[in-house]
Amino acid sequence: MAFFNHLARRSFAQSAAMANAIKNVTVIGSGLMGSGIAQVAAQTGHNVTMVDIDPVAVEKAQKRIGASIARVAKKKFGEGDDAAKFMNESMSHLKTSTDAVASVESADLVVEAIVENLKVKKELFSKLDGAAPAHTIFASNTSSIPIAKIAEATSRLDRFGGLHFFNPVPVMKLLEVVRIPETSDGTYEAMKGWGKAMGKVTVECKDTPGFIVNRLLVPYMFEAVRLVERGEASPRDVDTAMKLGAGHPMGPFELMDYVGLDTGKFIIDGWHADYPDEEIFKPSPMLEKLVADGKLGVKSGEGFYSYKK
Ligand SMILES: CCCCCCCC(=O)CC(=O)SCCNC(=O)CCNC(=O)[C@H](O)C(C)(C)COP(=O)(O)OP(=O)(O)OC[C@H]1O[C@@H](n2cnc3c(N)ncnc32)[C@H](O)[C@@H]1OP(=O)(O)O
Ligand SMILES: NC(=O)C1=CN([C@@H]2O[C@H](COP(=O)(O)OP(=O)(O)OC[C@H]3O[C@@H](n4cnc5c(N)ncnc54)[C@H](O)[C@@H]3O)[C@@H](O)[C@H]2O)C=CC1
Repeated sequence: MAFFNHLARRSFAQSAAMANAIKNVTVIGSGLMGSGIAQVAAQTGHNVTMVDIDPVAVEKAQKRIGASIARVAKKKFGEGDDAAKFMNESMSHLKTSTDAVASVESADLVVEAIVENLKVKKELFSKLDGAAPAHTIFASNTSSIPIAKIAEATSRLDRFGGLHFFNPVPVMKLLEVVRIPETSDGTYEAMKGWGKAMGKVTVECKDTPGFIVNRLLVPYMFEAVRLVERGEASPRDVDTAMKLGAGHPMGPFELMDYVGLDTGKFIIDGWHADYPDEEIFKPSPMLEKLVADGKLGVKSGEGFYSYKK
């Protein structure tokens, strides 16, 4: 038994040491998730550069982070000096940029949280592979795309993995840590250790569609839409039913609006293309129409529900 305790201690020490080596974090994508990941990394003392292709998105992200850090500070310290110190300290760790290549020059870890599109993700990682130091770990926050398919755009498969956070990142405790066959043990330990340094509870999962949560959640959400498409209930009643009947904090329609209907569409389109005979991966005409009409949920002011003030 002592031998196994020794191994466990060694592995924990190894992951802690590897995670300690992760100080400089570059987050590419400053949308719903990238801004949340950058915020938590800054709050936990990492030097963070948050990058976006769109300068307006960077500005919006800074506002979102400011508001969110204020909620976290209030929750941790109430009002007063300690809250202000926490906010200032966190923000002092955060830089922004629109130059992805320059932003990875001294990165220990790059976390990608850009649009859920394999081609765009591969183009980005291929570009960064030549610019980042040899030791830099690359990770994707993808909801649904196989990590192996993204990683093949680079020459650092042993330093590549998945770090799947949950929305809103400052609140949701879970982090799914995914390895591909080539991910080295050191990289995997470093990613898990960093997740813990970020205050998250990590779970391990194979590189399968949707990892754990989304493999269960996305089919559930699309079944909810199909139930409404069949005229069996309204979105509001489905949400009420799942909150009061299953104890969910949000019903499926509220949650789809919260996470973004465009992301939902990207996910189901990808899975339908890969698994055309899988009934539960079939796209939804109702969701297609909403996205085509630019109704993406909270982030566009309207989705299944309207959020216009
Ligand atoms: C079609 C398929 C699409 C699939 C897309 C893929 C998605 C993925 O890949 C993976 C995912 O993320 S799946 C989504 C996972 N997230 C959830 O399920 C969220 C469910 N909702 C909740 O937990 C609460 O409604 C929630 C926490 C959001 C809000 O809580 P409440 O309803 O109680 O409202 P509040 O009172 O405002 O908040 C409760 C406490 O949390 C703090 N808080 C909330 N939002 C925050 C934020 N953004 N930043 C910082 N703090 C925040 C808030 O401070 C409050 O704390 P107290 O002040 O102590 O009450
Ligand atoms: N929305 C959610 O609840 C969750 C989403 N995810 C995943 O996280 C990723 C991002 O999702 P969201 O934050 O919701 O999307 P979003 O649409 O809010 O943000 C995406 C950001 O990426 C930027 N971007 C696009 N192409 C870029 C490029 N080539 N270089 C730099 N920036 C670029 C866009 O300007 C935008 O600001 C996706 O892969 C998604 O599947 C993971 C967990 C939860």
